[in-house]
Amino acid sequence: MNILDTMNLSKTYGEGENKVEALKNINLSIEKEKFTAIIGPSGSGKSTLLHCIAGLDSITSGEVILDGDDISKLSEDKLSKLRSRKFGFIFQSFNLIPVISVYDNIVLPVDIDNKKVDKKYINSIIDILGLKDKINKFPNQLSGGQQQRVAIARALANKPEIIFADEPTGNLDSKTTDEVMRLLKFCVDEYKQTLVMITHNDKIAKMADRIITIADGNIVESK
Ligand SMILES: Nc1ncnc2c1ncn2[C@@H]1O[C@H](COP(=O)(O)OP(=O)(O)OP(=O)(O)O)[C@@H](O)[C@H]1O
Repeated sequence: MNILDTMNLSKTYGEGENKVEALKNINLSIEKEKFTAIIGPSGSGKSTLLHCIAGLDSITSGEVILDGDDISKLSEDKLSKLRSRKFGFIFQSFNLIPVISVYDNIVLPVDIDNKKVDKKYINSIIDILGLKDKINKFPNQLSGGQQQRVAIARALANKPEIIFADEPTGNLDSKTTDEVMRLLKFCVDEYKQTLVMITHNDKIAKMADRIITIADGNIVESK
């Protein structure tokens, strides 16, 4: 079953001489509760695709269908609510807020959404991610791997339907990469979340249920 589909999705940056056709008529289906990896050369359009399907960037033409609705037509207000309720994001740069504790960083999406923190669920994530003794620390007191685990916990805090990850292990050593990937796979297998991840790492791509290859703004392989 698909959770998200694109129909003839195109994205163009700039105009005239500066025009870049970053995505060209992309037709893509993301399967629910599966791990989809997006791979392809640098500049091929991977981040643009992720940003467009996650409602972080506007599209030039086409449709992005989530649960039967075209999210590309939503107002910024509605889109932002949808993002905070249904999506979790993990980026290469962890994007943690330095002046608040690890715990407050983790529950931030729930606070922003004015929802009550499900303490039992949050504590289970914190446990699984091995962050129990770190929750009162500040992000800069943690190693890179630990900070990425905090970013994963934050991405999971709202029980998102889809986790979008843009090279989440790009800055991590191989041991921490394995650990982070084990946890993300756990989210898919145990929490039944959908994971869409950009990676340059072949080993990581091989862990996915499906691999989409992008080249020059087109899907060139899907297997
Ligand atoms: N904000 C922008 N303004 C203009 N052009 C952009 C912008 N963002 C991306 N591009 C261009 O769109 C194309 C696709 O870029 P994108 O970042 O999506 O590729 P990528 O596959 O994610 O690359 P990388 O693996 O290096 O991160 C590139 O030609 C890039 O220069």
